[in-house]
Formats: sequence, structure tokens, C-alpha cells
Amino acid sequence: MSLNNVKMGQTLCICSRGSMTIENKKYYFVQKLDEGGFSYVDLVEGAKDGRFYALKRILCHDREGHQEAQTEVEMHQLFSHPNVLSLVAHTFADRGGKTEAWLLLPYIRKGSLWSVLEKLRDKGNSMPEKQILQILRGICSGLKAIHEKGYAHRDLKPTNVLLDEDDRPLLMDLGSMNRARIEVRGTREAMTIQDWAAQRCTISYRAPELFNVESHCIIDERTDIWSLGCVLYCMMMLEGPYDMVFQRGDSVALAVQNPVTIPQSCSYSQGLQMLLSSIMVSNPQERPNVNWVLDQVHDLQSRSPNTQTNAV
Ligand SMILES: Nc1ncnc2c1ncn2[C@@H]1O[C@H](COP(=O)(O)OP(=O)(O)OP(=O)(O)O)[C@@H](O)[C@H]1O
Repeated sequence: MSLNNVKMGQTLCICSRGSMTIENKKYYFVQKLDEGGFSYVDLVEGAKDGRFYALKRILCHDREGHQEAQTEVEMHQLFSHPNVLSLVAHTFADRGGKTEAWLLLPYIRKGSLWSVLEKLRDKGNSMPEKQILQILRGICSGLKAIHEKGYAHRDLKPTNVLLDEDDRPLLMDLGSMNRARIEVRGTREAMTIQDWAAQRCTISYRAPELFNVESHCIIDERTDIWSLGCVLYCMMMLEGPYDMVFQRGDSVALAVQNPVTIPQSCSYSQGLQMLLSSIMVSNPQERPNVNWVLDQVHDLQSRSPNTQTNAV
């Protein structure tokens, strides 16, 4: 078995087929978990503690890719919050001349919110309102922590929310995060942001203001509130509001300019439907912030006291 020793700053990373060392601790490869747009995710086991972890390996093609992965690491390190996925350890490994950023994360067995919704859809079931409110509240708490530090997630979607066994949501994939307030001064800057959003913010969850960025404007954390609305819609209807628009090849940029349509058949309470409509407001200036949404969720939960649970 060939050993590949790489010294990266303070971290000695020893990689062999089937095992790896990150920050002086050894882990065994168990199986592949998933493949993201920018990364591979494997299930690994700690040699000493016997715990399972998810190892996210991000291929860094160039200096810029390396910097982006470094930023993702730093974003994780900024937060210690029950609704933001923590980073256990990390290293930059040399894999045959190419650098990979390795992010060791707690393994969340139940998987993403999307996988839970897919299962419900396949069985012809829906998500109870009580559960929707609980998950929504947790997502809002995570977003609040991010926004209060002056950042925005920018790629909130059901595949980027993990759910633990108690339905506690954990926001993950912090690779698109950046400063919440972006002042756009001129056409060139507007185009740069628009191009960046096209690459980093998933189209069917992307806020209207990121499709056609105005030459002089302020983009802020309320792009996440739009995506939050799309996530809420997805929990209610088991598909994102613009998933079909995108799949049909129609313009999502155009569709997001119109008020979201809630199907007549929707059986959730008027309160929840009104909350959805007041979150998904095309004009960012008229869109609420996360504190307002949290208040509304608390309100809806307190109207039916059984909806309160401890896991947020
Ligand atoms: N900690 C974890 N526990 C369990 N599964 C995980 C974990 N982290 C990631 N995954 C799985 O791996 C998938 C990809 O992870 P992630 O979104 O971080 O990668 P990505 O390359 O940034 O993806 P994309 O940009 O396509 O959203 C997730 O959708 C999830 O299914």
C-alpha cells in the first residue's frame, strides 16, 4: 500500500487507501455518501472514538478554488450554534499534484431535508404542519445566527439542510457564504455579482434581485429569506416553487417576478399560507427579515400549543 505524506502548514496528513490522518487523528474510509456539485462526501470512522463522520473533499483546481475552500472552513469556524453544522477538523491534502480541502463534519444519519421530503412524496404522504413549523423555526434560528454576524448563506435549499434524529435542522454547505451587505456601484460590479450568483446560488432557490442585479443597489441577507420561502413551500408541496419551471426549461428569472401561487388544494392552515406569501416577496425592500419570520413562527406554534418541541 503506497503512503503519501504531505506536510501542509501545521498539519501532517497521511493518506493511504482506506485510512487518512487529519489533525493527528486517524480515520477509516467506510463508504461513499454523496457527490455534490463541488465535492465528494464519504462516510469515515474515527479509529480512536469509533464515531462516524462525513468527510467532504473539495477539489481545488486553482488558487481561487483553494481560497474558496479556505473561506468555507473559516465560515464553519465562525459559528457554534445548534442549527449550523460544525467543523470537527480540516486539512489541505495533496492528491497527485492536486490539492483537496478535507472538511471533517459530524455525520448526520438521517440525511438532508430533501431526502426526507422525497420519501414522503414517494409514499404519497405530506409533512404535518407541526413538523414544518418546528423545522422552519430551527432553520430561522440558524439563519439568525448567520445574519447577526453580518453574513448571508446564499445557497439555502432543502439539500443544504441536514435533519438529525429529533428533526433538528442543521444548515450546511457554507461554501457560498459571504458578507450580507453588498453595495453595488456600477454595471461592472453588478455583472460580477450576477455571474457569481449564477454559479453559487442554486437557480430555483435564487432571490429575484440576484438574476438581474441593478447597477446601483444594495444586496443584503434577505436573499436568504427568499430561499427560506422556497424551502417552506417545498416542505408544504414536496417540491420547490420553481423546480418545475426550471425543469420545463422556462425562465426562472421571469417566474420569480410574479407572486408565488399556492395551489387551491393546499390543506395547511391559513396562517401558514399567509406566512409563505409574506416571505416570498419579489421586492427585497419589502421582504421581511429573519426576526420577523421567527416571531410569526412562534405565533403559529403558540396558536396550537402541541406544536412546540424542544429540538430547534
Ligand atoms: N455531515 C453530513 N452528514 C450526512 N450527509 C452529508 C453530510 N454532509 C454532506 N452530506 C451529503 O452530501 C451531499 C453534498 O454535500 P454538500 O452540499 O456539502 O456538497 P456540495 O458539493 O457543496 O454540494 P452542492 O453545491 O451541490 O449543494 C449533501 O446533500 C448530503 O446528502
